[in-house]
Amino acid sequence: MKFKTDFPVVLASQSPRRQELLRMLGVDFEVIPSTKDEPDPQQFQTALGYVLACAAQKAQEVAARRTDAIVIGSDTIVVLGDEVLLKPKNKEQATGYLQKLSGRTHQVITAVTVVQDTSEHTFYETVKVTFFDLPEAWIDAYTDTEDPYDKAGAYGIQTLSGLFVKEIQGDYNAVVGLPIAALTQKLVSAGFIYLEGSSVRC
Ligand SMILES: Cc1cn([C@H]2C[C@H](O)[C@@H](COP(=O)(O)OP(=O)(O)OP(=O)(O)O)O2)c(=O)[nH]c1=O
Repeated sequence: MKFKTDFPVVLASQSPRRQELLRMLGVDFEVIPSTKDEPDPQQFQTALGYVLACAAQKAQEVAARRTDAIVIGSDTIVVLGDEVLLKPKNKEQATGYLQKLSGRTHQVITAVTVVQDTSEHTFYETVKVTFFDLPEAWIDAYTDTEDPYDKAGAYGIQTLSGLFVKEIQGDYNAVVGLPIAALTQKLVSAGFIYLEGSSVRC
């Protein structure tokens, strides 16, 4: 099972996880990460407003350079109560994040924007993730690895910190960074991709 497209496809992301998930479609794509700094979350009234703006900014910035292509941008944040947890800057911040997440339920929101010429589609997925109580020694050992520092909330559900996760409600791939099933639905509905070898476009 493989999809086809009549357009060049560009993934506006440096994330190896997003690249791997997009490869599931079997469509060739280029990777052109956005170079613009992400906005300051404090400028936004809601976490959702922030993550939607980040995804749109990444896709729009790259689409301005590639008007011929379907450009996909995405952004993932961890939300605990009123607080937005982005990628931790250092061990102290990563430790603080994981101490807060320990034994509690948080939300992961991933927003995706698809731009093609003048058309733009944005959607998001929210996932509830519950952590086990984390012993301090686990947090200390994990934050000594490189793993938390390129991930929102200082953990990766797909890596060794998946051991922290007691329960998840929602799309696992949205936590990893790209809700590929929902994205496929949107790309098919927009007529951007279709199943290879099928007599009907679907
Ligand atoms: C919560 C969680 C996040 N993440 C990752 C997904 C994203 O790559 C990252 C959040 O940072 P983002 O700013 O969304 O993305 P990025 O900087 O990695 O890549 P780009 O902006 O170029 O697209 O956290 C995981 O890999 N696993 C997880 O369990």
